Amino acid sequence: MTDSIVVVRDVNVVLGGRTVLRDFGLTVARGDVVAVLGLNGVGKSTLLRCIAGLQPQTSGVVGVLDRPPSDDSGFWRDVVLVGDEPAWYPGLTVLEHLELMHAVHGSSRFEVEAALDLFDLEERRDMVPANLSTGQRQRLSLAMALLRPSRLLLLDEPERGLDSAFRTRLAAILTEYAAAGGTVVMATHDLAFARAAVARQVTLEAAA
Ligand SMILES: Nc1ncnc2c1ncn2[C@@H]1O[C@H](COP(=O)(O)OP(=O)(O)OP(=O)(O)O)[C@@H](O)[C@H]1O
Repeated sequence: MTDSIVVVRDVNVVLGGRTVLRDFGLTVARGDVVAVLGLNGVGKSTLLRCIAGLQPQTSGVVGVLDRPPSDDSGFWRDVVLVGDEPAWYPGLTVLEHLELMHAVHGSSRFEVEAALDLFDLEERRDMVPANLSTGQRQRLSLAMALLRPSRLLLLDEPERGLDSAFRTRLAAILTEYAAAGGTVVMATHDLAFARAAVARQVTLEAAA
């Protein structure tokens, strides 16, 4: 058992004949917030998908919580990924989405009403996701993710669609999550947001 939550060692990923990640390494300790920065197409989402076990590496080692990433329910109880494909239930309201998370995943850091408040969704509680704005939908995705008990949050551009005030609030939420023993690895294009989240910065360079 180590204190490392994520270990990526000598990882290469080749997609469509092109090397996206080359000999890449990263170690993330419990309580870290790591911001992965870099130009479009440099491989940030690919790295997150490798850590989540959704993108097999061509070579090298990925370890998460002392085991290889896997698709079993135990892995996904500890790890939450917020990417660009949120799974909505079209007939459920904002409140019902949060209640569902709470009912399925049990004890979480905060209650549903607190999540509505924290993510500024009280006035939208009876609306369905289709009627929310882009930023409101992103806040709902993040609220659902944070409502789940987890040890590792993988966030792909969590700032997407959020106004600057809410980016600042999200940075504080992530800092608190880490202070409580959680670990965050996120891809982002917003350096100010990364700094506000007190994130360690890792800049990906083009592999080719
Ligand atoms: N299935 C695939 N086949 C070939 N190339 C792929 C495939 N999937 C991704 N790529 C390429 O891999 C590279 C890395 O993509 P990735 O989405 O990881 O970049 P990113 O750093 O997250 O970019 P952005 O900042 O635009 O979100 C891109 O150049 C992309 O075109």
